[in-house]
Amino acid sequence: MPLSTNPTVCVLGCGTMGRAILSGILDCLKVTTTTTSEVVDTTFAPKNFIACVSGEESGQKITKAFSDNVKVLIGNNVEGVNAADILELTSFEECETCTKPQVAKNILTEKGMAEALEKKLVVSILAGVTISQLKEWLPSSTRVIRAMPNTPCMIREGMTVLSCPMDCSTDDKSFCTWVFSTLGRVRILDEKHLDAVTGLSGSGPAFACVVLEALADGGVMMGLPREVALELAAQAIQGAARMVLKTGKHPAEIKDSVTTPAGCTIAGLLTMEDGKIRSTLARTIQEATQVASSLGNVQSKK
Ligand SMILES: NC(=O)C1=CN([C@@H]2O[C@H](COP(=O)(O)OP(=O)(O)OC[C@H]3O[C@@H](n4cnc5c(N)ncnc54)[C@H](OP(=O)(O)O)[C@@H]3O)[C@@H](O)[C@H]2O)C=CC1
Ligand SMILES: O=C(O)[C@@H]1CCC=N1
Repeated sequence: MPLSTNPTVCVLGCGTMGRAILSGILDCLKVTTTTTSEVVDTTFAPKNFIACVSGEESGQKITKAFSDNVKVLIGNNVEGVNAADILELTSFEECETCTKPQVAKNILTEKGMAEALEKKLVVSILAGVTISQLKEWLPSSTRVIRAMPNTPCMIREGMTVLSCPMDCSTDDKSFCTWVFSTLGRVRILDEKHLDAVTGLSGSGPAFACVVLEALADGGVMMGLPREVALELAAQAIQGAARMVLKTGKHPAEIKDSVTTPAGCTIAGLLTMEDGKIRSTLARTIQEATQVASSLGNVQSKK
């Protein structure tokens, strides 16, 4: 079934990541209508947004962030799905009796949901939950695309990897590529890579912030005011990352260009190596990937 132009999107479980995605899309649409400096193709731009949550507090957060631009539904997922063309599946909060995917499964299999989901596109950002698991919980006419975005989508600096099964249409693919390109960079990869993607770019902003905080701590230790140290550390990391992305240079080449013989950088680098920073960071991704791969296990907690 072709995707409707300017569809209605329902974010099913609109917490941190749901709000990040909505912020990015709404910001992009605002930029498009108010400036001419950014040319954005709006063919696939959603027209209406619905956010579903389970509690009042979350509902208030969304209303505060988006006022009239997003319709908030509390404890009424079926109504949200009924009104939508596309579902952004983000609901995943841990509850007392269930593991996280169990919550998603419960939502997708609740009374009235199967009818509401007929012939719609579900975009799942659930870490560790596979396309085949989702298909088991959804009506056969519902299409599924898996996406792994990250929180910088909020400021349109995100990294999203999409995994599109064979049966998804060109329109579905184009829609998802459009949405996530407005929020940053997008790549399409085979689903077998999605756990590693989750451990690297999904969780990456948290790991990067630990490195950033530690660098700033070093500056504070040497007498810089905290605010200045944070700015310096963040801009140094951003600058280095942008050099890699813009020039395509290997990070080692950029590192070497900073490292004056007998200078201070090589002294710092050797200290980093003494602390096994490379294997620590690489093992961090290994561990996060392994945990991501187990997040889809649906089982009730005893
Ligand atoms: N945070 C991140 O950086 C990333 C997260 N993800 C994935 O995104 C998903 C969400 O993560 P995150 O946003 O951090 O989680 P949050 O806990 O911030 O958000 C979960 C949301 O789901 C809602 N929810 C819970 N139960 C229900 C229900 N029965 N019906 C409707 N809504 C419900 C919650 O509402 P309420 O509070 O009212 O219960 C909350 O708004 C996870 O699957 C995670 O793997 C993927 C990439 C990055
Ligand atoms: O921590 C998590 O499980 C999720 C997935 C990637 C980022 N946050």
